[in-house]
Amino acid sequence: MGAGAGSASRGSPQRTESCPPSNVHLGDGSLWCNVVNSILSVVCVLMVQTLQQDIEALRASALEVFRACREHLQDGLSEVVAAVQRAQLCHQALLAWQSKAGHLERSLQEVNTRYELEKQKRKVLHNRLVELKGNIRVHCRIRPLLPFDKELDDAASQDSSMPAGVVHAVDDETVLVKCDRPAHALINKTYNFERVYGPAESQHAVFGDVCPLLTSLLDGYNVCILAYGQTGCGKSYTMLGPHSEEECVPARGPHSDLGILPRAAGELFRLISENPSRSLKVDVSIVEVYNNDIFDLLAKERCTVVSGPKREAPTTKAAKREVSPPTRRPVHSAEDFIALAAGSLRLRAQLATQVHARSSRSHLIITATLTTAPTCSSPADRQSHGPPLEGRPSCGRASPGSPGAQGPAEQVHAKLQLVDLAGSECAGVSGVTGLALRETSFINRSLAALADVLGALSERRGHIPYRNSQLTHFLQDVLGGDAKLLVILCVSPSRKHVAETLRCLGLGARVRQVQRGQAGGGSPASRRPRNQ
Ligand SMILES: Nc1ncnc2c1ncn2[C@@H]1O[C@H](COP(=O)(O)OP(=O)(O)OP(=O)(O)O)[C@@H](O)[C@H]1O
Repeated sequence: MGAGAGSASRGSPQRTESCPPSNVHLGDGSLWCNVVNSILSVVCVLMVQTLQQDIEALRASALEVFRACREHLQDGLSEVVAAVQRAQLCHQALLAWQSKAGHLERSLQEVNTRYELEKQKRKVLHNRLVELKGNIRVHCRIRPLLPFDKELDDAASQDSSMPAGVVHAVDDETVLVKCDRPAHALINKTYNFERVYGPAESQHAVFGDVCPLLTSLLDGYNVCILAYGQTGCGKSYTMLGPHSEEECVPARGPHSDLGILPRAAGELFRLISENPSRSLKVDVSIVEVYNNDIFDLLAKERCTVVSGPKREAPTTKAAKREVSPPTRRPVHSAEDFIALAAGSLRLRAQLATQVHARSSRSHLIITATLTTAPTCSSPADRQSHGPPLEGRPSCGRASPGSPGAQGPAEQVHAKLQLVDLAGSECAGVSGVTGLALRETSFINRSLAALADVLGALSERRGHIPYRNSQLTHFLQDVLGGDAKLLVILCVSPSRKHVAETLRCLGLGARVRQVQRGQAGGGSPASRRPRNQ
């Protein structure tokens, strides 16, 4: 047994391990082994069968999954194909739109270019026209007869056959003063101006002739519009509009009686918005010249007249650079501009006189300074504007005093000055005494200085007496050079004021005559007759 068992165990160790214990016989042992082997075989067969079934089931489910995936894939693919087709259609539509848009853009550019060229041509023509007519223009406005004129006009009230109104607009260029005063010689004089507005003519008509000057302003010319005349003759009405009963501030908002200031503010911002690429900025300063001193109305805090920071006008060109300029506030819309002006007008010096219950005792100067980025104007611009001359800002001139002028960034493009002068008055007629009489004397003297400057300018004299008054000194930039000046002579039609009216018209005629002599003047045939 030992050797056989040993060899058997060496030849087949598994069988040795699976053999029964030593008390079992060999014949029984092989039987046992066979039984076990059979059982194992059966188990193995069963397991293999189960495994095969599992494999079959797995294969079936794998096939199922594969089929499902293939279906999903096919669905997805067909969706992708549909989406790609849609995208292609969109792309084609986009291309079509793009080409249409490109076409439209090109047409728009062509229209814009043509428009710009036309505008340039119009500007050149306009500037030539203005230059031909001279840089100083004189218009005359006759205000209507008002109830207080009748109260004042003793002669007319005593003799109802004498007309109270003695100043008439014969046509749109001629004023007639016809007056038969008791104990005086008959007055029958005519004066010609570039434009004469009769008593019935609206603020709109007046602004219609002012409007082209704003185009010049945008072209880089300094512009000054100045209302000149006797007290109570409609200067503030023309420049600012009618003021409310309670306040000296002119009426605001949509109003047919709006004066030049609110209309010019609206037109200025409209013109700026037409060409936003120029990025023009507007700063406003407001001063009054009272008793030959300049007061900064934007720096004042209270509604007092003679207090507040006093600004000395410079006396030499060198000194001019050192003197701090008046406060300049940036404005971003016409409404801002008008609100700023209305706020400072409350501070303006006024007094009730026998001629006018709200007589302005100071000259009001509202300045809008247009500044621009530092780039020089294009050659085309320079050609259309002509070379920089005195009075016209040249490229590279920095704007002093501007809130944003710290860097070299800003340059003055042009200045617009709207001037509502205090009225000349005869102390005997206005009945003023004391302090008011002193004011009257300052007003009359500064107006005489202004008349001298205008006379010298229109005669193109070598010396212009700017320094004879703070008023003319302050306005030096806009009086002279190639600055455009419009003087609106405001006159009362009343008999009582005829002497002052004649003086005022005489000054205008003097300026106008010299201008006409030098610029050729207008032809009488072009005048429109006025129905009176
Ligand atoms: N064209 C006009 N139509 C109707 N009213 C007018 C006209 N012009 C002036 N007025 C009225 O005449 C009065 C005097 O006008 P305004 O205040 O403008 O005079 P002024 O010349 O500014 O006087 P001052 O120099 O004394 O300030 C005001 O009541 C004003 O409303």
